[in-house]
Order: sequence, then structure tokens, then C-alpha cells
Amino acid sequence: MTKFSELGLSELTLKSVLKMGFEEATPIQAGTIPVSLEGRDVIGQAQTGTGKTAAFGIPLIEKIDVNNPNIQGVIIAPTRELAIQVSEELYKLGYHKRARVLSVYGGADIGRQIRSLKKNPQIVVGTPGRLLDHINRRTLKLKDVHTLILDEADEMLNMGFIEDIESILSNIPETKQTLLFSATMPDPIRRIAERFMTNPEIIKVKAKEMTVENIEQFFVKAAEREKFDILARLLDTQSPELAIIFGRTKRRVDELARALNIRGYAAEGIHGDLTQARRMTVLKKFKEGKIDVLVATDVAARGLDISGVTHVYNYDIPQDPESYVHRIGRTGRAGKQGMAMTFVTPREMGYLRIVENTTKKRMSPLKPPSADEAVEVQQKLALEKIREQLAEGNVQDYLPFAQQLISEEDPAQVVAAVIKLMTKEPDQTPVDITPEDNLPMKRFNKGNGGGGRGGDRNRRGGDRKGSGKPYNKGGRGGRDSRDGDRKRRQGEGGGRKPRSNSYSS
Ligand SMILES: Nc1ncnc2c1ncn2[C@@H]1O[C@H](COP(=O)(O)OP(=O)(O)OP(=O)(O)O)[C@@H](O)[C@H]1O
Ligand SMILES: [Mg+2]
Repeated sequence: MTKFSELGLSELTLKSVLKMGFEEATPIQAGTIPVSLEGRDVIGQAQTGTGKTAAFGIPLIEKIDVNNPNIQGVIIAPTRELAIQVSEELYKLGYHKRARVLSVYGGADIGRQIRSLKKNPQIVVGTPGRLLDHINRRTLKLKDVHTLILDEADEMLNMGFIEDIESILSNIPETKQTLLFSATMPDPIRRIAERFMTNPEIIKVKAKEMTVENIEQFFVKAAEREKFDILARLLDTQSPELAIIFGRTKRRVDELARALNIRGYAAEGIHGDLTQARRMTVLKKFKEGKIDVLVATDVAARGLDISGVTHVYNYDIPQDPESYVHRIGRTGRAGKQGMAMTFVTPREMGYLRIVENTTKKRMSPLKPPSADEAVEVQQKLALEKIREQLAEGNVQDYLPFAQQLISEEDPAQVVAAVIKLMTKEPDQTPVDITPEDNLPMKRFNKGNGGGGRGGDRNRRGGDRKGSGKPYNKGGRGGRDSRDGDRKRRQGEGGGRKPRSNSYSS
């Protein structure tokens, strides 16, 4: 175990790190911080929730010259919410040093961002589209940038952001240091990444499995039409503190959120077609526990660090193993426990095996609870609440009513009625969820997923222009648009990408 005090950090940075409550460096931090401080290019790979943000953030803060008012570090992240979160963490890491950090992302007032840029931030965290927009408007001056960081690098290269990233890169001095981090780094993507790095050191935290051990992983085999009732029962029996439910498409997310509301759950959806204001409100409510179920597309799969997420449900099995790793990684962070449940239709079992082969971890079959079991758990929860209230006392104001009821009725009947009122009974209100097709049967041979992405109903064919380069054939046009402010371009939308299922760990 390495303590932060042993990493040779400056006093001010160390003070900020300790103020954040970090004492011991996680393995990826201990592995990459010294190499990054030497100025080497680094590719860092470690499991979800193991502190990659500080792993790249600390060396960057160390390298900021606070007497230089110009931008010195640029961090690119695939989604707006992640850009905001990363900028907040960098702000904390640079708190005592007084490093100035700004986030820029689509869907927000560009005029205000331009005014903020004039206040001389030293670190800018942004989504690719908006960063490029600022470069084109000449509102982002990059001549003093010495560090470029790509968080979730594989995702951005995979998504068709490669052109944007190359354009951003061409505006940054060649002498810069480049750092790339992700929990997943498929070989073909890593090779692309290495193209724009100089002799990078690859630091991979060795782990038996690609997912963290403290997430219990289950699969639920169910027909498409059964999924929703099973989900509701699972929510009732597992009583998550906070849960994220991932759906395949935006329509799916909207329908699930609505259906959950109808059945009495405090749920809201988030996806790339919502306004940025709406996305932020929903996320804030979730973080504050005002809603306890967040329904999301993969827009929320990468990087988001929300404490209290105890359960992740994959209502639809993800199409890539990488997506699975990141989705379930929203729980079980920083050493906490988590549970992940993945629904799979009988015909999609092949996908489940591909995921397992990649993560090197088997999911256990989970028998869906029956309606009776779900009620029983809810009744027990009601009892528990009553016992807690009794232990707390402070019920004298209610005693006269209690005495009145008991004088009129059989006491057992009275208590039974109270428990019934407090029990969330199974709600059979019909809900409307459009069935999704099974993912297409996959033909795959060793090391190559090879399958199409035909199952995605929401494909936006022309999302991004293909560049003719490998891995950029329309990117993930079919998936959620991460940086939704970008102009839709004309172009091929094949969405096929060669994919590797083999990892060298
Ligand atoms: N050294 C540390 N000691 C204790 N907690 C830490 C330490 N480093 C980071 N954390 C906390 O761990 C959590 C996860 O960190 P972070 O979001 O950086 O993970 P990550 O590796 O980037 O995950 P992902 O792959 O999902 O992006 C955060 O809440 C962070 O504050
Ligand atoms: Mg991260």
C-alpha cells in the first residue's frame, strides 16, 4: 500500500488530497502517478470505481504553473455529466494550489462559457464537440497546453469522435504529454490510441476479472414480455437504496420511467434527447435521493460516480462487453458492495456468454421472485418501519387516536389495517412497453465479435461522418448521442465495427 505522502507530491496538492479524505493511493494511482510526473505518456487501465480520475488529476495539478494564466491542461470526456464531474474533482484536487478549472460542454450557453474562458482557467474539461466549437471560434487558446487527458478514451475513439479528437490534438503543441484512462481498452482501440502518443507506458492494474469483485453479478433469463413485472418484483424484494436501470434505446428509457411511475416508483429517465437542463435536474434529484431509480441509456454508463448506487439492472443486455463492464461499474465503487442484474431473453444467451468471456466472470442465475414473495418482503419492511418508530418513541400525540380505534375495533384488526396501508402491494396497473427485438444471433469467432448492431431500433443513421479509417464507420450512430449539441452530419451509419473480445489481462 502506498500512502499519498510517499508519492513525493508538493505540500499544497497533498493537503488537497488529504482534505478529500484520501490517504492511501489505489493501485492505479500508485502505478501511474510517478510515471506521469516524469512526463511520460501513459495508458492507464483499471477497474471501475478505483480512482482513475485522481490518477490523472493529481499529476496534472502538480504540473500547473499557477503564475501562468493560460490553459495548460485539457481533459476530454465522452459525456457532459462526466465532464462536469471530472472538473469538480480537479477543482478539489487543485483547491489549495488554487488551480482554476472550467468545464465546457454542449447544450449549455456558449456565450457564458466564452466569458468564463476569458477568466483564464488553467485546466479545461470538455466534451469533444464543444471543445472543437471553442477552438473554431478561437475562444480556446491552447498554445501553453502541456497535458492532454482522454478519460474513457476507448469510448471516444469507438464512438466516432476520433476525427474530433484528432482536430483538437492538431491545435495542441506536439511536445505535450498525453494520458489515456479507462476501465476497458480493447486491443484495436489501444493501437489507434498509441498512434497519437509517444512511446506510452501501458499501466494495467492486474486483476483476475475485469469487473470489481465487490459487485455480485446475476442474470435473469426471461421473455421480453415478462421483464417488466420481474423488474418491479426485484425492486420490491431487493429494496435498493439507489438503483440505475439501463435500457437499450431512448424510447425504452422513456417508456420504462413512465411505467415505473404508474406502478408507484420514484423513477426518472435520462438520455441524450433531453435538454441539458433536464438531464442535470434528473441527475441532481437522483444524487439527492429525491428519486431512487434512474432509468438511463448508456449515456450514464461511463464514469459517473454517484455514491449510494447499490443496484444496477440491465433491462436489456448490453451489446458490447465493454458497455456491460461500465454499466455495472456504477455500483460497487471505492470498495463498496453492489449488485448487478442482467435480463436476457433465451435467444440472447450467446451474448451473455460473450460478456462473461470478456469479463472472465460468470454471472449467477437468479430466480425471479414470485408476486407472493414480493408482497411478503414489503410486509416485512412495513413491520420494520413500525418497530423503528416504536424504538424511537415520540408517538404520544397519536395515542388518543390509537386508544379510540382500539376501543371500537379488535386491536389485531387495527394493526393489520395499518400494516396493509404501509405495504406496497403488487400493482397490476397495465403498462405499455414496446417490445424490443432480440439482439441478432451472433456469429463470432475467437477474438472477434463480428456481430452487427442491428438490434438498435433507434439508430440515427447519419449521426457522424465516417472518415474511411478503421473503427470510425459511423461510430455508434445507433446509440445514444453523447454530446448532443453536435450538428448531425450526413454520412454512412453502418454502425458496424470490428471488435475484439480478447483482452490480454
Ligand atoms: N485513494 C483513494 N482513497 C479513497 N477513495 C478514493 C481514492 N481515490 C478515489 N477515490 C474515490 O473513489 C471513487 C471512484 O473514483 P473514480 O470516479 O475516479 O473511479 P474511476 O476509476 O474513474 O471509475 P470509472 O471507470 O467508473 O470511471 C470516487 O468517489 C473517489 O472520490
Ligand atoms: Mg472515471
